[in-house]
Amino acid sequence: MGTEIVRVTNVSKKYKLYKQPNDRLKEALSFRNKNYHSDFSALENINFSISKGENVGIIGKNGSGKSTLLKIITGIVQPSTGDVKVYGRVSAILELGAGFNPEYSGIENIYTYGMIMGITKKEMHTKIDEIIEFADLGDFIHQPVKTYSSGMYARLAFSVAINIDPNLLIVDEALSVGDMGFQHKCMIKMKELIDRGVTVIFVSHDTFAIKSLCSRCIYLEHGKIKADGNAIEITDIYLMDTRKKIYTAEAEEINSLNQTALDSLDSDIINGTLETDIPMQEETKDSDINKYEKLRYGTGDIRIKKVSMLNEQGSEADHFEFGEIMSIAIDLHAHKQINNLNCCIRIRDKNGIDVTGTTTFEESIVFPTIKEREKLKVIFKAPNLLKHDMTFSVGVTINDTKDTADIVILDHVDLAYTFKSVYNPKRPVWYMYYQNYDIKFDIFK
Ligand SMILES: Nc1ncnc2c1ncn2[C@@H]1O[C@H](COP(=O)(O)OP(=O)(O)OP(=O)(O)O)[C@@H](O)[C@H]1O
Repeated sequence: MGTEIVRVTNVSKKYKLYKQPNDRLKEALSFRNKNYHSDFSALENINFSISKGENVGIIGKNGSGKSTLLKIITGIVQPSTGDVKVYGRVSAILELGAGFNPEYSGIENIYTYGMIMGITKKEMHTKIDEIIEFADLGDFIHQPVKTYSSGMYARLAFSVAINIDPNLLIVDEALSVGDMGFQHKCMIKMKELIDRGVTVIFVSHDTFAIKSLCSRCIYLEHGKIKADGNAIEITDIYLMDTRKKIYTAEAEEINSLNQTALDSLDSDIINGTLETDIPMQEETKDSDINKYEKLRYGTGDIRIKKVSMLNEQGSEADHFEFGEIMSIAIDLHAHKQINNLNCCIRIRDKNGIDVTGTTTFEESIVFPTIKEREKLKVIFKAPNLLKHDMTFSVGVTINDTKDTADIVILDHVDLAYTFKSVYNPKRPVWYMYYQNYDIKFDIFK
């Protein structure tokens, strides 16, 4: 365990909720200390610590307490109970414009922010050009920030926050408002800071951004920590929960529409716990079976029995050179009739980032109706165009897809198979994915 930079101990936050705006006043003036409010628990007994150099994503659905937690860490909001310790210079990009004086110009706000952070005017002089250049606001830097759009606010806030050499950088969803070019610039800059050893706490709904920036992730649900651990695993659990919720909602809808049809379904399926009584089988490698079950979900109407990768000779393989034909073979076993089968594959890098993938639906492959108890094999065949010396995983989702708005997840497996793209001296691939370019040139004299 490295040097601790944040320690949050038994932190809870209760907000008083008043039904009427004047209830607050009535309560304050009440002689008999009558209560006009109800308590709302935004955070409950939160405990964690973050070590120097750790990069922690915070995820959770709207209202789960993410912003409240960041505000408590930065000292903007006091916890109702518990204690927070933060060591070093903290730079936070919280709600838009928080900390800016709307009447001041961009430049004036930069200096004020620096002062609040305890940075001398002299030190700020050495940083100001870089901050202005990064914000790229043109002449607006001399205008009062009240005239800024939300994107311009974000540019200024981000630029100041990252250029004052923080020990701890806290970013709350701020990137989502900037334009695409600026978002990319910020991600690169944040990676640079991370490489320099800056600790980052990053709140986002964007699981890809969390996976690419953070090694650890804390998942908040209803103001409590639901999970804390490896960023890839935790973001996958979060995605699983959000998808399960969608499915459960669908099941409830079916319930009200067709009780008789529902009676024939397994109760686990209706509850959205989504396990069937058919155990995962024999054929798969032991290590894969464990990974299979961990983040598996779906109605279970069809089960993925096996996922394997085959080389051109038809043998199972887990190493593929550039250009080598690889086949992803998926064995399925239907437990109910499937009207609109859709097989989806995705290939992820070791950071959990989806690199490529496709679906039979998008490829306009139409399956006949799959009958109960039918078995089938679906094969996706393509040359390996992935970066050499990198490992990848294959994930598979089987849906019943009538159209893009009507999708039921039948079985979903992350990490169904892992393989390595190996160096081919005839054609190394230096980028994540090779794209065949049609290159032409003209020489002008
Ligand atoms: N000042 C406040 N007074 C009363 N309730 C509040 C206050 N601030 C936040 N809350 C409530 O606390 C809960 C947590 O809010 P918070 O903004 O921390 O959630 P969040 O996870 O950041 O949500 P989002 O993803 O929408 O930003 C919400 O239900 C919110 O309505």
